Amino acid sequence: MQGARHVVCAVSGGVDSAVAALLLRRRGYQVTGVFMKNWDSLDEHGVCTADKDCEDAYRVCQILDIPFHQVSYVKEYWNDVFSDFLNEYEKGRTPNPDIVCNKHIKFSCFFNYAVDNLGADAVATGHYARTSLEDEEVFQQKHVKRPEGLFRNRFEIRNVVKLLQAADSFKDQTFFLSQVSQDALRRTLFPLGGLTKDFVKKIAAENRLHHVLQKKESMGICFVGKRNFENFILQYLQPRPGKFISIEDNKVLGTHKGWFLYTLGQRANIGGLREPWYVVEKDGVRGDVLVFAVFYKGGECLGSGKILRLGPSAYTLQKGRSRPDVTVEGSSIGRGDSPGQGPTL
Ligand SMILES: Nc1ncnc2c1ncn2[C@@H]1O[C@H](COP(=O)(O)OP(=O)(O)OP(=O)(O)O)[C@@H](O)[C@H]1O
Repeated sequence: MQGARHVVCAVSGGVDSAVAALLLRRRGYQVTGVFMKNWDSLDEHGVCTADKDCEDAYRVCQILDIPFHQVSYVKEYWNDVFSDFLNEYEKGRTPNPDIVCNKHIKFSCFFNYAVDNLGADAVATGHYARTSLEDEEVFQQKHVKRPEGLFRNRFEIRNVVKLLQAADSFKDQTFFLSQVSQDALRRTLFPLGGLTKDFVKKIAAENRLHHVLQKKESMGICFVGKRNFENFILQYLQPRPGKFISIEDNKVLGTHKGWFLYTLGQRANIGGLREPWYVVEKDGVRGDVLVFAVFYKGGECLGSGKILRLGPSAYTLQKGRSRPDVTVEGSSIGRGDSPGQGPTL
């Protein structure tokens, strides 16, 4: 008889991954929990909660009666995610580090550790997302030989795993998973993909997971946490004060601490001004800024890319002037507020 399927679940100390691990156990799988330490709390004046999160993750595993492991990817996170994030910011781009973290840390370092060191048949996370594979199909994938070299083999081309949006559209996290490799995606389970957050909380409450229910939901970029983003980034990059200038009449509307803090299309809060103003150009590095380009076809997330240039702003269009359409380069992503109707800077 075949032994129980071994699923290694990334357990963060939050409610989502706790319930994901619980549901995997209920499906009869052998489950192992792994906590990743990605950010060194000693660097951050005690604000980072990694150690508390690790304790919470350990307690989850105790309650579920599953083995617990802790791994540190602080070095990898610094080199592959944070350094890249700062470099991109210096160039005037505004990448999303959580997308890069999923690609390089969770679905590369953690994935390889789970498969190679812990002998996982599949990995799982508490992300709200789905794939086109049933559990049993995921377990079959372990016999697939990775293609060597640049070219994908016939199996890969014919068996593309689709990344699909979660049933709970408010919680959908496919945006952040848009650069996960096919290799990792085909061996991943997302137990929460079909559930709503409210239902997940209810399951946690019914299963003695109160300690994770009491925690505040993680919002925004993981290493920034609840801190002010501008203050955080200015600890690492030199401020470069400048002016906000209206595109309409070149009037100076206010000042800022660095053009790299703004994303093209983002609403800029200018002290003393009530109307919404949106960033259409940044001086310093011309254009070349990343914002919201993740591609969807219906409920399927196709991937993501850098936006190198924006199309014409509403103001430019009204003036009959035109600029090039959006130019996108495949691979990474940005962050910021979405542009709406209103004056532009
Ligand atoms: N430090 C960590 N260690 C292990 N797994 C993690 C860690 N951080 C995130 N994860 C995994 O990635 C998933 C998504 O994390 P994210 O922080 O984006 O969402 P979340 O909704 O706050 O999840 P959770 O409630 O489980 O913390 C988590 O559910 C978990 O599986």
